[in-house]
Amino acid sequence: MRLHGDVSDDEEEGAVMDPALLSPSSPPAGAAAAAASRLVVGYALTKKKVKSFLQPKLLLLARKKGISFISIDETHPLSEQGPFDIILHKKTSKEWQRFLEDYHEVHPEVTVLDPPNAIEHLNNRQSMLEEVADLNLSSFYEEVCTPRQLVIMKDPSSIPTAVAMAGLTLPLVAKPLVVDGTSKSHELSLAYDEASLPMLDPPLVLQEFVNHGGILFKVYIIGEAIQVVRRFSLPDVNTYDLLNNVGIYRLPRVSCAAASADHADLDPRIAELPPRPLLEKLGRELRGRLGLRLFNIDMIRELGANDRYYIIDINYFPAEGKRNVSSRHISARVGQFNTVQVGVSSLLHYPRLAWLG
Ligand SMILES: O=P(O)(O)O[C@H]1[C@H](O)[C@@H](OP(=O)(O)O)[C@H](OP(=O)(O)O)[C@@H](OP(=O)(O)O)[C@H]1O
Ligand SMILES: Nc1ncnc2c1ncn2[C@@H]1O[C@H](COP(=O)(O)OP(=O)(O)O)[C@@H](O)[C@H]1O
Ligand SMILES: [Mg+2]
Repeated sequence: MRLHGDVSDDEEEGAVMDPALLSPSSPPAGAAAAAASRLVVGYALTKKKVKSFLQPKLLLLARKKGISFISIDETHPLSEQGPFDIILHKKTSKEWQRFLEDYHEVHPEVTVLDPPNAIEHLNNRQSMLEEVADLNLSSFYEEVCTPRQLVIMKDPSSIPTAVAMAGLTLPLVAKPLVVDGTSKSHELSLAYDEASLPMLDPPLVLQEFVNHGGILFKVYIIGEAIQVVRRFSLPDVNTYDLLNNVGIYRLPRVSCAAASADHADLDPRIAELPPRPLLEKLGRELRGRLGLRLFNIDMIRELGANDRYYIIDINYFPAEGKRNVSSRHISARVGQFNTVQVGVSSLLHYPRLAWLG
């Protein structure tokens, strides 16, 4: 299910790009742009991502800083394009991964944001959360963990036994094991009772549902920078719900960009952001462990346990698409608008070496 604000690859709405701001990939024009720039960023992104990320505001700022963005033509050898200082990409195909890795072997001086094998780690909901289990946050009062979960590869009839053996408590959130950018990989459901579990469709992850007051924190890690926003999430499940619901419920796509809760009138105990020092440590640790510089963490705080946080999802290089808000609204909320874009903009202010890390 897609809610208002989600845009698929082939939809044509969105910010209108000033073509003069984008450098084409054809060699003479690309080379001219490169010659005039201090930093050349080649990008390989889906149409949807180009619209949500490479917005005129970012391109203008980049141009002022002497940074040009060049679209990569994936049908031509990379070494015949550029030269690039940075390659920014979010493509999941194996061909692209190989293409990029082969190029990087010959051109190790080019910064690849981020390495394909590190990104791949996030394409599976089991491996995605593995690093969280090993985090060293012992100096903090707060605890950061992941919900208990179980992977089911096949044979749905075995699920009730597997759940009982693992000691998981219902209700369970069922999530497709692989996250590959398709809307299908975001089709989640909630299973209330054991008898319905064989109706699920493996391969999937079954995760214990954690009550969290209906608010989720999206923590954006952009190199050294961290931003956090509030999003509406699933409501809590109480004993009455548990006793009176049976079956598998398909969940809507919650917590997307259109579900911002930053200005909602919330109970302050629910709204309170995770402590900054905790987020900074978390960002540093995960950046190192995952080998990534552009990602976000979906985090919830257990209701009634104010010091226990659960990381439920990690996404590579997200960008909040906020195409449907007015420019007045955007400038009034620049802190919240497109956090990754703002983050990358702030990276553009860093000296070149900070980018290249
Ligand atoms: O899964 P959740 O936690 O909702 O986060 C999503 C995913 O990371 C999406 O990536 P994917 O679709 O690859 O799974 C991403 O889309 P893109 O990176 O393709 O833009 C969304 O960015 P926005 O669509 O910009 O909100 C981001 O909000
Ligand atoms: N274990 C959980 N407990 C409570 N709510 C959850 C849990 N897992 C996911 N959710 C809710 O479902 C939403 C989507 O789950 P998530 O794992 O982030 O998948 P997606 O890849 O589709 O973003 C979250 O934003 C949150 O609202
Ligand atoms: Mg998520």
